[in-house]
Amino acid sequence: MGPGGFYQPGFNSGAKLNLHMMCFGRNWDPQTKYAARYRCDGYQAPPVPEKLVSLVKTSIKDSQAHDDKIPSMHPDIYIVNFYTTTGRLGMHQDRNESSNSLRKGLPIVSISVGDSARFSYGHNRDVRKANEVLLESCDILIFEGKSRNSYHGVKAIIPNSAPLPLLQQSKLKPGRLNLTFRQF
Ligand SMILES: O=C(O)CCC(=O)C(=O)O
Ligand SMILES: [Fe+2]
Repeated sequence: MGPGGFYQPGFNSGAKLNLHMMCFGRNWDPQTKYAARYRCDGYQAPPVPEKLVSLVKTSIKDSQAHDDKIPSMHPDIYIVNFYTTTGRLGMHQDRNESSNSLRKGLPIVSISVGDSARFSYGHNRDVRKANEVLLESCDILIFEGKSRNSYHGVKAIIPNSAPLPLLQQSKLKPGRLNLTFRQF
């Protein structure tokens, strides 16, 4: 939580999101979307690490082996969310990327690390009508084509569900990291 690191983003109403976030490549924030070059605390987003760009491109290639309609993309935005065991994220669409990226349905690649999450997704904001899938550590989820516009959110984090070797080999605090890669 040092300078330029994770912070708790907020809405115009003053309410805060129930997670901490940091961005690489380009800053995104619920209030300024992608318009502000600098964060509210004055920091710019560091570049997207090259190793992660390769990882994302490989995961898209792997998925294209199963479905050749999945478009390729170059991740120039990388958003990291950290949820404590009481963290959550309301139902929303990811629609702030460029109209070109949205029109082409360029994939968003989402990687989960740490505790598992009850992830909801559906055709509208109503979480009661949503489907649910458990996202476990190392799961990779790709939103593309029609699913690129789906409503989704994190209903709950399952405490103490992270793999033990991960906790032993990292300084990960109880909770979940979610990494999303997008092309603006
Ligand atoms: O944490 C997740 O799995 C979802 C994150 C998300 O929807 C977002 O960052 O836009
Ligand atoms: Fe999202």
